[in-house]
Amino acid sequence: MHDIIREGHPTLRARAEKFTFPLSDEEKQTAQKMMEFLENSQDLEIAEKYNLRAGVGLAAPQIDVSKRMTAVLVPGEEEGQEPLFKHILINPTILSESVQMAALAEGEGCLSVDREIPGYVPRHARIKLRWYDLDGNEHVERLRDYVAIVVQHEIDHLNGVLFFDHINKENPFAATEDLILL
Ligand SMILES: CNC(=O)c1cccc(C)c1Nc1nc(N2CCN(c3ccccc3Cl)CC2)nc(N2CSC[C@H]2C(=O)NC)n1
Ligand code: NI
Repeated sequence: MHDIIREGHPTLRARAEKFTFPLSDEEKQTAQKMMEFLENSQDLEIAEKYNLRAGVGLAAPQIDVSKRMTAVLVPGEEEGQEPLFKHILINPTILSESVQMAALAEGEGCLSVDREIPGYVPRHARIKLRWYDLDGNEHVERLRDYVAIVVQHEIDHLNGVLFFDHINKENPFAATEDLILL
């Protein structure tokens, strides 16, 4: 697994290239390694052993692969439950988005940003997402709340956008009364 690149590396600010199908075996392998990384990062023993920071999303540009692919693994609420969302998203596109905005009440973290940047990151509370899986099958799903926030954070990475770009410079915790805090 390639190392995760950090803030300051130009690839994090580049627009990633679309994939063409069929994907090469190497491209499929990279995708599977990204998902494996998320699984390991969420396993407290493995994460501690390999000093991994936990994440629920990882985009290919974060391992210096400037291609439009992200792995998302949002675990279920309770231990042993099925994940809320576990997909490798190839060429993801947001088809529509709610006017209603939402933000994580505790702010956002990113595996490529080694510092805490406080503040609300306003995102669309609901999105209609289209993506392709490793075999080129098209998927369309409506997402909301935490899963929608994570997917928007990861798609930002494909466009060279980092979470703190969205934080209000004057007042990081500025919130319109209709901003849903999650
Ligand atoms: C500055 N305050 C904060 O970071 C912050 C602070 C408090 C709460 C939240 C909720 C915050 N915010 C935040 N917490 C997360 N995790 C919570 C812990 N979890 C996790 C940890 C251990 C095992 C398994 C798991 Cl699952 C991993 C994921 N993840 C993201 N993001 C932003 S969208 C992409 C996603 C990401 O994967 N980042 C690396 N934000
Ligand atoms: Ni990130």
